[in-house]
Amino acid sequence: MEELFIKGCVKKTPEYTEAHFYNIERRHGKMDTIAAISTPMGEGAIGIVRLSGEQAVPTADKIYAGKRPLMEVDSHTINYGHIKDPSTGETIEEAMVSVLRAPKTYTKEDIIEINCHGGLTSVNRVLQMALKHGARLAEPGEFTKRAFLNGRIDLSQAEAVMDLIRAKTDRAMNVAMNQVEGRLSNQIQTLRQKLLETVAHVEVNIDYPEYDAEEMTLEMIREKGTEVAEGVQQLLTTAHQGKILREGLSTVIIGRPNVGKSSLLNSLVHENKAIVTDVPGTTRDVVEEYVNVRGVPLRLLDTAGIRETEDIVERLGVERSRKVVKDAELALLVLNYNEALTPSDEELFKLIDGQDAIIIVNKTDLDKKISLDEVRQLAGDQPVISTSLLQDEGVDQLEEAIRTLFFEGEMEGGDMSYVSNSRHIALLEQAKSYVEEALSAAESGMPIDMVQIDITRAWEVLGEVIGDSVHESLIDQLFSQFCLGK
Ligand SMILES: Nc1nc2c(c(=O)[nH]1)N(C=O)[C@@H](CNc1ccc(C(=O)N[C@@H](CCC(=O)O)C(=O)O)cc1)CN2
Ligand SMILES: Nc1nc2c(ncn2[C@@H]2O[C@H](COP(=O)(O)OP(=O)(O)OP(=O)(O)O)[C@@H](O)[C@H]2O)c(=O)[nH]1
Ligand SMILES: [Mg+2]
Repeated sequence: MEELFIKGCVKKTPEYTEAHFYNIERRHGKMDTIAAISTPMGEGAIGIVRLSGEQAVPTADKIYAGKRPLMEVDSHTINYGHIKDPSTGETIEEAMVSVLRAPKTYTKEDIIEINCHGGLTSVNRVLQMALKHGARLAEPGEFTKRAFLNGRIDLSQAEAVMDLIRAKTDRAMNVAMNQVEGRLSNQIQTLRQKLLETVAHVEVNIDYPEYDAEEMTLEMIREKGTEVAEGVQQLLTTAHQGKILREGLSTVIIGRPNVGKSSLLNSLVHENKAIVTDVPGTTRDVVEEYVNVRGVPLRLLDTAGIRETEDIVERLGVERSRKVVKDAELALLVLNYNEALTPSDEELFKLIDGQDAIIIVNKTDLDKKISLDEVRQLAGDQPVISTSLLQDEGVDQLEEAIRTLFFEGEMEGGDMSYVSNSRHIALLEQAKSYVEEALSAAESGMPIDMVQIDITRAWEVLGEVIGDSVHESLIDQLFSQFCLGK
């Protein structure tokens, strides 16, 4: 595999970004023309086959017949015509064809979008025709990869394009949209610029040791370093929520057998996903569902009821549940209103101690046998909600409790500049510790060039967020997770 390790030169001015993209482009040589179906695989009103690359227009012209050849039409126009098989002259589709000429396009290359009748056979036939006449089938995410390699967007923006497609709530979508538009990129650039200024200052100090700027340099490192550390920290504080918005809050439903755990999952999903019976121990395996509760995306796990048991199969389920509870970010503990608390219930309270949890007292339609005082005492700060899932009561209050827990103290529709991606979070953590090391090294009177190493590392690590210095294999891996045709 071709080695592509784009390294930044710290002495360069902010124009370095352009230089790097240019570098990547050169290494890749001229890019060929790619084609893919860019709409979902299935029946629809319209299906789009997209081409990108130098030969996009001539390739399309080979299979297109309209009033004028596409070579002659204005850029950013859509043109009615027919797609034909040039070897037989047979018409295979009626289409509208968009011609979008570089550089003002998604990929910064010439783009052709063939809008076909949205049937699987139709779009496939058009794609095959394009492949037969000069285009290569695109890899997943290759259009967006080109947008990145050609310098229209940086890596964090490209990653956000993917988040945009996958967003399961409005809020997650807003976060992704902000990132596509470069909000995170700008913040990262600002932080890097500060580090660059510091490095430049240190350089001067090293190059002219007789010019005693030692004290000034230290002062600058303290000032800029602190600013950067704070900036990175600010981004990281949004990371927890951002990550949840992007990946979902892992939520586990626990409780003794037969209390109504699977019923709860079904209520929140508004569908019968999990099997509900009056036989204790119905749920044997962990059931996973994705649900949007008032803007909070939950990855909901239903578990086997937890109790001491002789049944080997059931015990395996119980063991797994215990582990799942440890890994979860939110626990929903279900109790039975119609039964007194048991030692197993108390065990469960211990299991969720110190964790985000909501206690649900279910089956309020039956006679009260539980002591709510006892429940509240065991629950401590954790909210307690009463429900009758059978009669669909209390679900609203539960949903509200989940929403409050998640969005507490946060302004609705406020600053959407969340960091949501694990890769970005890890890099920001690294950058933070490098800056902190630089700061403490500067304080403890380490030689200035040692301090400079840490600052340079922080600068590089931040650069990886936006793809300014990343290994090609990482780029390949990131884009391969995209949809075909994106
Ligand atoms: N038909 C169609 N619809 C689509 C897309 C597409 O590729 N084709 N998109 C694909 O995801 C999204 C739109 N995203 C796009 C982002 C940038 C540019 C673009 O041409 N940017 C140029 C010029 C901008 C301008 O004219 O101001 C640029 O940034 O230089 C196009 C689409 C959603 N809808
Ligand atoms: N009366 C009454 N019955 C309920 C209520 N919620 C659930 N049930 C019933 O309780 C029984 C057990 O419900 P499930 O949801 O299967 O309970 P579970 O906790 O998942 O049980 P296991 O998977 O066996 O651990 C079923 O017969 C439900 O119909 C309720 O609010 N009131
Ligand atoms: Mg169950």
